Amino acid sequence: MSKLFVSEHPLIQSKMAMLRDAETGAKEFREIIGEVAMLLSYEATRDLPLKEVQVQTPVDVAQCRTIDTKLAIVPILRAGIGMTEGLLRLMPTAKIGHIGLYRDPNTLLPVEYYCKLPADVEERTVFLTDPMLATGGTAEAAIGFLKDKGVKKIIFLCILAAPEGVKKIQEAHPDVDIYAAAYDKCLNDHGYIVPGLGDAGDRIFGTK
Ligand SMILES: O=P(O)(O)OC[C@H]1O[C@H](OP(=O)(O)OP(=O)(O)O)[C@H](O)[C@@H]1O
Ligand SMILES: O=c1cc[nH]c(=O)[nH]1
Ligand SMILES: [Mg+2]
Repeated sequence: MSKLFVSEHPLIQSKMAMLRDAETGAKEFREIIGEVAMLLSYEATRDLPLKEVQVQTPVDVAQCRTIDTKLAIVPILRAGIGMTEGLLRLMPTAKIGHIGLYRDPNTLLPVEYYCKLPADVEERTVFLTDPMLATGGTAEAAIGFLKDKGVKKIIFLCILAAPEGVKKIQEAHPDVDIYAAAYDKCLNDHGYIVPGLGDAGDRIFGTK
């Protein structure tokens, strides 16, 4: 079964308090989403494969290790874009793909509208980002697209995870680990995470 990692880090906890606050405006919200994503990507990259390399220092030859896989960051549009910059800070050579999915507000089912991925995506370890894992329908579909393109290693990063979404991913994609900044208690009747932080996309882009 896939792993669910929920951060206990004090920096992330403090930033989550600001993100959840309904008074936090779009500029600050966007900045904090990026910071939390960067901190979470530090945890999510912990198990990346390494290879031995020799480096000539000014003094001697040092035996070092570097990451032994090509990387890609794939945000789920729109809200996942808010996390991209944070991941890029730590993985500046990663290629970036985009998957466009929105959740129909009535059926709560994902609707696809865009997909553009690096040509060699199947050779890459893919960090799939979306701030909200609610029912899990969106993430489940996005992971399915990536697997259809031949991607073998996918790591899902979100800011908030709900039990329903985690269960769906663990059942549908047991090979995909989930990294979350917080794990909330449930969904409300509109499929919003409770206590949550509201509509992540609208808060990042200031559309409401
Ligand atoms: O787990 P689920 O129940 O599928 O819900 C989560 C999805 O809903 C939100 O996107 P939204 O549809 O609001 O699109 P947006 O990113 O364009 O705001 C969120 O960013 C996820 O993509
Ligand atoms: O709480 C939620 C659930 C889905 N999408 C959001 O943006 N927020
Ligand atoms: Mg939204």
